[in-house]
Amino acid sequence: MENKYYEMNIAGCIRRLPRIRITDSMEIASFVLLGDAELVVKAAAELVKKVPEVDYLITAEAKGIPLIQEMARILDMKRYFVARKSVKPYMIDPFVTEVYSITTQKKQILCLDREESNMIRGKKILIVDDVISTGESLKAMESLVEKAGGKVAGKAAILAEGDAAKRKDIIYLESFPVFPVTASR
Ligand SMILES: O=P(O)(O)OC[C@H]1O[C@H](OP(=O)(O)OP(=O)(O)O)[C@H](O)[C@@H]1O
Repeated sequence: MENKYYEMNIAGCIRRLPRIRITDSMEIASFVLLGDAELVVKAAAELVKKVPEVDYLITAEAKGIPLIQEMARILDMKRYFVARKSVKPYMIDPFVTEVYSITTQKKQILCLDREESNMIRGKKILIVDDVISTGESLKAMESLVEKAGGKVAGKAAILAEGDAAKRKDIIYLESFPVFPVTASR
Protein backbone atom coordinates (compact mmCIF):
# COMPACT_ATOMS: atom_id res chain seq x y z
CA MET A 1 0.00 0.00 0.00
CA GLU A 2 1.16 3.52 -0.72
CA ASN A 3 2.97 5.17 2.14
CA LYS A 4 0.93 8.20 3.12
CA TYR A 5 3.19 9.23 5.96
CA TYR A 6 6.83 10.13 6.38
CA GLU A 7 8.07 8.98 9.77
CA MET A 8 11.00 10.73 11.38
CA ASN A 9 12.80 11.22 14.66
CA ILE A 10 12.92 14.87 15.65
CA ALA A 11 14.80 15.68 18.86
CA GLY A 12 13.98 12.23 20.20
CA CYS A 13 10.28 12.42 19.25
CA ILE A 14 8.99 10.05 16.60
CA ARG A 15 6.50 11.86 14.37
CA ARG A 16 4.49 10.58 11.40
CA LEU A 17 4.10 13.47 9.01
CA PRO A 18 1.14 13.13 6.64
CA ARG A 19 2.09 13.39 2.99
CA ILE A 20 0.11 16.07 1.20
CA ARG A 21 -0.12 16.79 -2.52
CA ILE A 22 0.66 20.47 -3.10
CA THR A 23 1.03 20.52 -6.89
CA ASP A 24 0.45 18.06 -9.73
CA SER A 25 4.04 16.94 -9.43
CA MET A 26 4.86 17.28 -5.75
CA GLU A 27 3.96 15.93 -2.34
CA ILE A 28 5.34 17.29 0.91
CA ALA A 29 5.35 15.89 4.43
CA SER A 30 3.29 18.20 6.58
CA PHE A 31 5.01 19.32 9.79
CA VAL A 32 2.76 21.21 12.20
CA LEU A 33 4.50 22.32 15.34
CA LEU A 34 1.55 24.23 16.77
CA GLY A 35 0.01 22.21 19.59
CA ASP A 36 2.89 19.73 19.88
CA ALA A 37 4.05 20.72 23.37
CA GLU A 38 6.44 17.78 23.74
CA LEU A 39 8.22 18.46 20.48
CA VAL A 40 8.43 22.22 21.07
CA VAL A 41 10.23 21.66 24.37
CA LYS A 42 12.58 18.96 23.10
CA ALA A 43 13.44 20.65 19.81
CA ALA A 44 14.07 24.00 21.51
CA ALA A 45 16.44 22.30 23.97
CA GLU A 46 18.43 20.76 21.09
CA LEU A 47 18.42 23.87 18.93
CA VAL A 48 19.74 26.23 21.63
CA LYS A 49 22.85 24.02 21.88
CA LYS A 50 23.68 24.80 18.24
CA VAL A 51 23.03 28.51 17.92
CA PRO A 52 25.47 31.41 18.37
CA GLU A 53 25.17 33.92 21.18
CA VAL A 54 22.88 36.77 20.13
CA ASP A 55 21.04 39.73 21.59
CA TYR A 56 17.56 38.78 20.37
CA LEU A 57 15.56 36.08 18.61
CA ILE A 58 13.00 36.81 15.90
CA THR A 59 10.45 34.70 14.03
CA ALA A 60 7.51 35.38 11.74
CA GLU A 61 4.02 34.32 12.69
CA ALA A 62 2.71 31.72 13.08
CA LYS A 63 4.28 28.30 13.46
CA GLY A 64 7.63 29.51 14.80
CA ILE A 65 6.03 31.20 17.81
CA PRO A 66 5.95 28.35 20.36
CA LEU A 67 9.53 27.42 19.42
CA ILE A 68 10.93 30.92 19.87
CA GLN A 69 9.09 31.30 23.20
CA GLU A 70 10.67 28.12 24.54
CA MET A 71 14.14 28.98 23.18
CA ALA A 72 13.94 32.43 24.79
CA ARG A 73 12.89 30.83 28.09
CA ILE A 74 15.85 28.43 28.05
CA LEU A 75 18.26 31.23 27.08
CA ASP A 76 16.82 33.44 29.83
CA MET A 77 15.95 36.16 27.34
CA LYS A 78 13.22 38.47 28.54
CA ARG A 79 12.20 39.63 25.05
CA TYR A 80 11.88 38.23 21.57
CA PHE A 81 10.19 39.46 18.39
CA VAL A 82 7.39 38.09 16.25
CA ALA A 83 7.00 39.69 12.83
CA ARG A 84 3.36 39.86 11.80
CA LYS A 85 2.19 39.25 8.24
CA SER A 86 -0.15 42.22 8.24
CA VAL A 87 -0.29 45.56 10.00
CA LYS A 88 -2.18 45.30 13.30
CA PRO A 89 -4.10 48.05 15.11
CA TYR A 90 -1.74 47.92 18.10
CA MET A 91 1.17 49.01 15.93
CA ILE A 92 1.84 52.68 16.36
CA ASP A 93 3.85 53.82 13.32
CA PRO A 94 4.44 50.26 12.04
CA PHE A 95 7.77 49.21 10.54
CA VAL A 96 6.87 47.33 7.35
CA THR A 97 9.03 45.48 4.85
CA GLU A 98 7.75 44.23 1.53
CA VAL A 99 9.23 41.12 -0.06
CA TYR A 100 8.39 39.58 -3.40
CA SER A 101 8.03 35.82 -3.07
CA ILE A 102 9.16 33.81 -6.09
CA THR A 103 7.23 30.74 -4.98
CA THR A 104 3.88 32.38 -4.37
CA GLN A 105 4.52 35.04 -7.05
CA LYS A 106 3.16 37.78 -4.87
CA LYS A 107 4.26 40.43 -2.46
CA GLN A 108 4.28 39.60 1.21
CA ILE A 109 4.84 41.99 4.04
CA LEU A 110 6.35 41.55 7.47
CA CYS A 111 5.68 44.13 10.17
CA LEU A 112 6.89 45.11 13.58
CA ASP A 113 5.86 47.85 15.91
CA ARG A 114 8.27 50.80 15.50
CA GLU A 115 9.44 50.38 19.08
CA GLU A 116 10.40 46.78 18.29
CA SER A 117 12.31 47.71 15.14
CA ASN A 118 14.17 50.37 17.13
CA MET A 119 15.20 47.72 19.66
CA ILE A 120 16.68 45.58 16.88
CA ARG A 121 18.92 48.36 15.53
CA GLY A 122 22.60 47.53 16.08
CA LYS A 123 21.82 44.18 17.71
CA LYS A 124 22.86 40.60 16.86
CA ILE A 125 19.73 38.73 15.83
CA LEU A 126 18.99 35.01 15.45
CA ILE A 127 16.19 34.22 13.00
CA VAL A 128 14.12 31.24 14.11
CA ASP A 129 11.51 29.20 12.24
CA ASP A 130 9.99 25.75 12.46
CA VAL A 131 10.92 24.75 8.90
CA ILE A 132 13.06 26.18 6.12
CA SER A 133 11.99 25.02 2.68
CA THR A 134 12.35 27.39 -0.29
CA GLY A 135 13.95 29.92 2.02
CA GLU A 136 11.54 32.69 1.00
CA SER A 137 10.27 33.23 4.54
CA LEU A 138 13.82 33.36 5.82
CA LYS A 139 14.77 35.87 3.16
CA ALA A 140 11.84 38.07 4.16
CA MET A 141 12.91 37.96 7.80
CA GLU A 142 16.54 38.73 6.90
CA SER A 143 15.34 41.74 4.96
CA LEU A 144 13.24 42.92 7.90
CA VAL A 145 16.13 42.61 10.35
CA GLU A 146 18.60 44.34 8.03
CA LYS A 147 16.23 47.19 7.20
CA ALA A 148 15.70 47.67 10.92
CA GLY A 149 19.48 48.02 11.27
CA GLY A 150 20.07 44.68 12.97
CA LYS A 151 22.78 42.15 12.16
CA VAL A 152 21.64 38.63 11.26
CA ALA A 153 23.97 36.48 13.37
CA GLY A 154 22.34 33.13 12.59
CA LYS A 155 19.36 31.38 11.01
CA ALA A 156 17.91 28.33 12.74
CA ALA A 157 15.01 25.94 12.26
CA ILE A 158 13.96 22.55 13.51
CA LEU A 159 13.74 21.10 9.99
CA ALA A 160 15.28 21.76 6.58
CA GLU A 161 13.06 20.55 3.77
CA GLY A 162 14.27 19.39 0.36
CA ASP A 163 17.18 21.40 -1.06
CA ALA A 164 17.33 23.59 2.05
CA ALA A 165 19.29 20.77 3.68
CA LYS A 166 22.21 21.56 1.35
CA ARG A 167 22.49 25.10 2.66
CA LYS A 168 25.58 25.89 4.69
CA ASP A 169 24.22 29.11 6.15
CA ILE A 170 21.45 27.60 8.26
CA ILE A 171 21.37 25.66 11.52
CA TYR A 172 18.84 22.83 11.79
CA LEU A 173 18.20 19.58 13.62
CA GLU A 174 16.92 17.29 10.86
CA SER A 175 16.31 17.28 7.14
CA PHE A 176 13.40 15.70 5.31
CA PRO A 177 12.65 15.21 1.64
CA VAL A 178 9.99 16.46 -0.74
CA PHE A 179 8.32 13.79 -2.85
CA PRO A 180 8.15 14.20 -6.62
CA VAL A 181 5.02 12.55 -8.03
CA THR A 182 5.25 10.92 -11.45
CA ALA A 183 2.48 11.44 -13.99
CA SER A 184 1.48 7.77 -13.90
CA ARG A 185 0.41 7.91 -10.24
O1 LIG B 1 11.14 28.31 3.33
P1 LIG B 1 9.71 28.55 2.93
O2 LIG B 1 9.38 27.95 1.60
O3 LIG B 1 9.33 30.00 2.99
O4 LIG B 1 8.76 27.75 3.90
C1 LIG B 1 8.89 27.74 5.30
C2 LIG B 1 7.83 28.58 5.95
O5 LIG B 1 6.52 28.11 5.59
C3 LIG B 1 5.78 27.84 6.78
O6 LIG B 1 5.03 28.93 7.16
P2 LIG B 1 3.72 29.41 6.40
O7 LIG B 1 4.10 30.32 5.29
O8 LIG B 1 2.91 28.20 6.04
O9 LIG B 1 2.99 30.30 7.46
P3 LIG B 1 2.31 29.98 8.89
O10 LIG B 1 3.42 29.66 9.85
O11 LIG B 1 1.65 31.28 9.20
O12 LIG B 1 1.37 28.84 8.72
C4 LIG B 1 6.82 27.55 7.83
O13 LIG B 1 6.33 27.79 9.13
C5 LIG B 1 7.94 28.50 7.47
O14 LIG B 1 7.75 29.77 8.02
